[in-house]
Amino acid sequence: MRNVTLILDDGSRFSGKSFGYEKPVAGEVVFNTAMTGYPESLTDPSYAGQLMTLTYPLVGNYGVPPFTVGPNGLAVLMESERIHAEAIIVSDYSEEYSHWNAKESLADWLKREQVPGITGIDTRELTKVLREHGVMMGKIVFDDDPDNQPEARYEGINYVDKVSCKEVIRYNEGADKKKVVLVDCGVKTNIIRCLLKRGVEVIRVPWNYDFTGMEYDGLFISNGPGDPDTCDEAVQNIRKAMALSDKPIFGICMGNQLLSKAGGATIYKLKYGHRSHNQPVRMVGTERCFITSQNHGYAVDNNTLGNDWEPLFINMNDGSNEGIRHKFKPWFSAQFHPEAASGPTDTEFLFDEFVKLL
Ligand SMILES: NC(=O)CC[C@H](N)C(=O)O
Repeated sequence: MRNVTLILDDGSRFSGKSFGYEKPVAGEVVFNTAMTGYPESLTDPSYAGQLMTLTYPLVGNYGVPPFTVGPNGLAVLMESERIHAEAIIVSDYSEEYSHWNAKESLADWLKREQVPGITGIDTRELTKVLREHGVMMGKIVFDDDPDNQPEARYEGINYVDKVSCKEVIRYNEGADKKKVVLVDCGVKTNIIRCLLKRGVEVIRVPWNYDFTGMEYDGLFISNGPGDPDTCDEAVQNIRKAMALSDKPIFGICMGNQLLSKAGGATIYKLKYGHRSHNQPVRMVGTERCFITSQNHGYAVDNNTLGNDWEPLFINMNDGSNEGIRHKFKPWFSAQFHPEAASGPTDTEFLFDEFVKLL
């Protein structure tokens, strides 16, 4: 195993060994405290441009499931067609794996997809550094080679454009079906599965596609990577749709941020984001708390929501916004992931609420 060094922007260095593809990379270093779900997280397009640190120490022990495609041409077990994270950083990579549904090892998968993996890093110490300082850019360097050190930028890059579909794709077409336009900012497959399971037709459109002239019953805005301030074209289309009709709107994660922006709110960057399977959120106006799966680095500023909007969920750890709703119209969104995959499914009822409104 080759020696690798993770060098953070503040100069901190962490030494480990390579177990994935051998290629120097750079990106925003983020941490996820979930205990399981590396196949889903790695294929979540929202991780584009990021080096994913896992705090749970043992990784790889259940291998990787096969990549199979279902009846709608959608990945059955993964969240997209490929790995989107730039690299994975773990404490103790397990060479042996065992699971009834495992097809290959995490190392083989990473090598095939040309994504670096490093092991032997004290990921809890690394996480403490990130929590103190805030997320930082970092690079993974092989054999400490000073001539082969990539530079990276994350802020201001439109990653959504890199991962969104390039043309309109229709799923479950039918004249008698309710039609949902899905603005694809880097949609996780389980969001599409959750919609299809409820019998609707899904019309997946590129992130900046002007869908407002299409025939549809409801609008869905997906999750996606990077800075929501780079997605102004999507915000303009959502605004146009809101001005044209009162059709239901539901957004998830980036979708919450873009809907909020369309409603006039502003977004800020969290110090180190929320990435885990146990983020508690309270539904505003109730004492109901839900445990949610999350992956985001930006948040909606509650104080900038216009008069017609109100927070729908609030994070119980730090008080940040976890969703919004319009006071009079059927428009709402969640900053967390009701589709889970992976993570708790407590809030999947939000899909039922949306489909009921159509
Ligand atoms: N999962 C997402 O949609 C993330 C949204 C946005 N890229 C953020 O980091 O906050």
